[in-house]
Amino acid sequence: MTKLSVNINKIATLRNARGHNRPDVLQAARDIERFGAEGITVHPRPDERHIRYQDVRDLKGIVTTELNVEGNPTPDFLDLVREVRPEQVTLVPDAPDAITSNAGWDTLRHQGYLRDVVGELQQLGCRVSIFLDPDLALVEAAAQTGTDRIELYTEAYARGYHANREAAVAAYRLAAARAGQLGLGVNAGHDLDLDNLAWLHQQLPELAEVSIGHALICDALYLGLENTVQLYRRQLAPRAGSSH
Ligand SMILES: CC(=O)[C@@H](O)[C@H](O)COP(=O)(O)O
Ligand SMILES: NCC(=O)COP(=O)(O)O
Repeated sequence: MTKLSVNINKIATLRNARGHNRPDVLQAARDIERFGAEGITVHPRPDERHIRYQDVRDLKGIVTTELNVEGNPTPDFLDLVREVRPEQVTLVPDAPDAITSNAGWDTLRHQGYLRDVVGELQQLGCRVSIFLDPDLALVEAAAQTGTDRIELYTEAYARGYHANREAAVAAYRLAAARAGQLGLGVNAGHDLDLDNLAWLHQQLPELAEVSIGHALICDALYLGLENTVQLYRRQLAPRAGSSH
């Protein structure tokens, strides 16, 4: 079964616009879980423009599914995850001023560094995932770091989906299959939406989890949060003939 982890960054964006506590990020996380999500994802950025470090601490106390914390393992980020010990940490090589995530790791170049970080986070009890492009050499180098999972960066898939969905998913199928052979779990995320999610899910039998934020929260403005979470979950219904 592929799990849906809802990224609630954009709920915090809305809250921060007024400086009060509306919408309440913690209540939204509780409700999103009640509506059927199997995880909550946050990506605290150094400027705290949406999720704040304190939100991550508070979320750890109330999330009953799995908390997935994404970010670049800077000293501040590492101090936060040492304190919070979320179920999963997803390492993302974002520059401090990135508008959103715009690249995966070069796991060949940064293999030694990633191995050290992965090892430390695993010692804390966190499952670790490395965000990367669907490239076989990068997947193989990720496996050498000892990571538990990879997260396939799906921006290119989402961009290509409407023109040619077969072509758009091809590299992702190969990368996911290679990861599976190497014993790595496979997550995916970025720009997934109600149009492109079902096809990715059908084509990647290895897919353990998707994390989705921007499009899901946009859809919720029209469709309501409960309905939207359920619509996304429906795209992840077990594949025909599959026990997963
Ligand atoms: C890691 C990733 O793919 C991102 O999509 C991310 O978590 C979203 O971050 P923003 O909400 O800051 O755009
Ligand atoms: N890891 C991807 C994520 O958490 C959400 O990405 P997006 O749906 O906001 O593009």
